[in-house]
Amino acid sequence: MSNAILGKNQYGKAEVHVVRVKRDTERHEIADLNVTSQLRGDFEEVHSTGNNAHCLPTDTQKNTVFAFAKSGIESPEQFLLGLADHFITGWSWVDGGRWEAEQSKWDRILVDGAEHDHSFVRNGTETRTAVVVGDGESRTVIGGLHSLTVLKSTGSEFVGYEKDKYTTLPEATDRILATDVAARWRFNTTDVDWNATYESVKALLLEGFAEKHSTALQQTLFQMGEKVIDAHPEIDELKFSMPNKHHFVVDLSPFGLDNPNEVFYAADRPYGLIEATVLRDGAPMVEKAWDGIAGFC
Ligand SMILES: O=c1[nH]c(=O)c2[nH]c(=O)[nH]c2[nH]1
Repeated sequence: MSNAILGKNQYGKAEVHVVRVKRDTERHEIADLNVTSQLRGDFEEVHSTGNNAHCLPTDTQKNTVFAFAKSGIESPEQFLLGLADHFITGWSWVDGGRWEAEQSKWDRILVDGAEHDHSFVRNGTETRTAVVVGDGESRTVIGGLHSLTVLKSTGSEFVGYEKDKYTTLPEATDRILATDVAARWRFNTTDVDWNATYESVKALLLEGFAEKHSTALQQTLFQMGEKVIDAHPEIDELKFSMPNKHHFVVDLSPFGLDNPNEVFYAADRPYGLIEATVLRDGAPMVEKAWDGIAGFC
């Protein structure tokens, strides 16, 4: 007689990379999504007795992603909400799940200054992300992005910090501040213009980074989140994970040269890692929506 019982579980197909070309006119549109589908519900017997009657194959979940793409992909959030509705309402033993997507952005190639109809280029490294967590009662949507690489060449300092016998870091009144922004934001509604909101949040994050003098990456992170909370009542919470990509001033004095913040050594590791959540004061928390999202505190 075993003492083992089944705990929390979910299953599905990870990283279904679907590219949908909208070609109703000469001017094509591209949606490039990497989708992960995971079902939650009564899968007790699949694990414990080998009865697969309740197991909708991961292969079927993959096929469903492709079949749903035929109807178009207007936004990752909308696409995932459609999958959530399909799986949660389709089988009595499926009572919830988690659907996630990463969207790669394709920009039009310019030919003689004009946007090409069907040739695209990947500019930059930014990736848009979306997660839908659902159950019988509700859906929670988390938008986001990662690998949004930003740098300011001045307007940043780091002084007045705690010093002990191991502290060697000199205070900096003028330094480079650089990071790869990873952020996720939780909506309190599904009544959202997903694409317009994404562009607005991204613009606010960039403005928040650029605008104010930084006394620490922690302060800059908070200001970025604050701008989004104040401008978007439909967003209650943002989580950030941002590496402090250190740029060290190179000592050129052995060569008889001065270096007033002109030549830097861009170190790749170690790096500071600054993570924080910015919340709307008084808004209810939805901790379970964050289950399974790694890399954020
Ligand atoms: O913006 C910063 N925050 C820190 O916590 C920190 N620590 C450090 O060594 N450099 C920096 N910079």
